[in-house]
Amino acid sequence: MHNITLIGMPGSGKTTFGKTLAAGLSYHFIDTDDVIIQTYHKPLMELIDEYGTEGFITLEGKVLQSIYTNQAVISTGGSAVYSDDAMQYLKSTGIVIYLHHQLDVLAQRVGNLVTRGVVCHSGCTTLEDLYEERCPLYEKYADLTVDFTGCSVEQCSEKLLKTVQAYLKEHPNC
Ligand SMILES: Nc1ncnc2c1ncn2[C@@H]1O[C@H](COP(=O)(O)OP(=O)(O)O)[C@@H](O)[C@H]1O
Ligand SMILES: O=C(O)C1=C[C@@H](OP(=O)(O)O)[C@@H](O)[C@H](O)C1
Ligand SMILES: [Mg+2]
Repeated sequence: MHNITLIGMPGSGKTTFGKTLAAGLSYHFIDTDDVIIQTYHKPLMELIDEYGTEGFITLEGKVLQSIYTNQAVISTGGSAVYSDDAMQYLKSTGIVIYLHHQLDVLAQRVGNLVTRGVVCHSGCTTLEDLYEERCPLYEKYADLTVDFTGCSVEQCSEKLLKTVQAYLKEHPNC
């Protein structure tokens, strides 16, 4: 399989730039948050309330491992990296790209963690602590990191597409 999975903090642009990347490469596009919603017929916030943090992480991990596709850009939710099995599965289907942002930029975009429906494995309540907990996980699973520091929406989109095209040229089997 030749998929491209995007990981990163909430608000890093996985959904937005996943779509433009898929269009640029003529790949399919899948947003795993949408797959969860369609599977459970409920909004994410409702699922987080109902199942709790650990329950949601388990549920998300199962949904991620049920995705069977080829030549697709797969935009995950920010919490996907809490499921090692799911990340190993996604890595086995192609490459994993971490969309990296500075904390201060994300802070302007994310707002309140609870009302946005962000789950923290260790129970942290601030974006700073979440960033500290998550960054090592995103780095651990990434085959490639794209740094969006200082980029506008258009520049992010272009940088991601160019980086992936160069990577695929160098690694034609991916
Ligand atoms: N570089 C950027 N500059 C300005 N706004 C951005 C940038 N990247 C993303 N955004 C905006 O941030 C919001 C969150 O992006 P989204 O794709 O939903 O992120 P994710 O799926 O990673 O949570 C969107 O409204 C998007 O337009
Ligand atoms: O980081 C998180 O804990 C989450 C991020 C969300 O997706 P985005 O990263 O696309 O915002 C969504 O999966 C859910 O609300 C949990
Ligand atoms: Mg998203």
